[in-house]
Amino acid sequence: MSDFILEARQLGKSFGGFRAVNNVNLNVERGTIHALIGPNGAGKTTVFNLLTKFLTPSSGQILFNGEDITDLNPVEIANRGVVRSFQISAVFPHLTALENVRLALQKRLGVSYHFWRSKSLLSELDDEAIERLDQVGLKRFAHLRAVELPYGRKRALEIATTLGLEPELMLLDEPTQGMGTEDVGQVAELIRNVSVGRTIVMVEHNLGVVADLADTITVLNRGEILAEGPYDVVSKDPAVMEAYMGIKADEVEA
Ligand SMILES: Nc1ncnc2c1ncn2[C@@H]1O[C@H](COP(=O)(O)OP(=O)(O)OP(=O)(O)O)[C@@H](O)[C@H]1O
Repeated sequence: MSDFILEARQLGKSFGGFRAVNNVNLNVERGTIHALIGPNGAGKTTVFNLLTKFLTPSSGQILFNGEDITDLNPVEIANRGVVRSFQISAVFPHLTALENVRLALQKRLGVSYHFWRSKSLLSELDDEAIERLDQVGLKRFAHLRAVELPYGRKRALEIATTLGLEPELMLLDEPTQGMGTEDVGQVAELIRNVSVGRTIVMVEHNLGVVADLADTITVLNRGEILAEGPYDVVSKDPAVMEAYMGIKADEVEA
């Protein structure tokens, strides 16, 4: 039996008369890193927003662990273990790294408005927060304010706050966007580390990162799936080359 943690069936989204996503069928295998790629305007962000329930599908169905989550909202799916990083986990610039992660943990435990109540609960949360920071290589920055962290480290902090929610499935929207080479390497390594024991779906433009990290790649073009498989397979697919570089299939063969 296959073990798909996330499935999209005949997913579609129209904006007015424009069909931005059409009949997308996705099967995300548990424990893998699954990347969504495609040229500009291919529909990646729209599919991502559908999967994370930031947009309502015009048609189709989304299943998480075999259960229909099509009608749930982002908070409801987060409670089930589907967490979108970067948007849902706002980082507060003037709080320290530790305070940011502690706040995320308080949200998970539903104690955000009672945090002054118990000193022992606070120190328990601190221990867990430090552990999360350690997981993303930020332990030594624990007492630095978020605003003082370099860009790549801020992303790491965002991931640490997401980890506080204990996601089974983590969705990352262009995790290396706008980064220099050094930060890209750091964040890629971080994603690999946090992928242990969970599933990751990410939209990513940097094909080097995708080649390095993704077990499966779905290539979208004009709102539809063009190709799917491991990097070695999709990168040699003539239709993918044509969509990315404008090279025609017969030219590729030639
Ligand atoms: N809210 C909207 N209203 C109208 N059209 C939209 C809307 N959102 C997206 N689109 C259109 O849907 C298509 C797919 O857009 P989408 O942002 O999903 O592509 P993408 O693959 O993420 O592109 P990029 O790599 O440039 O971010 C585009 O033609 C876009 O103009």
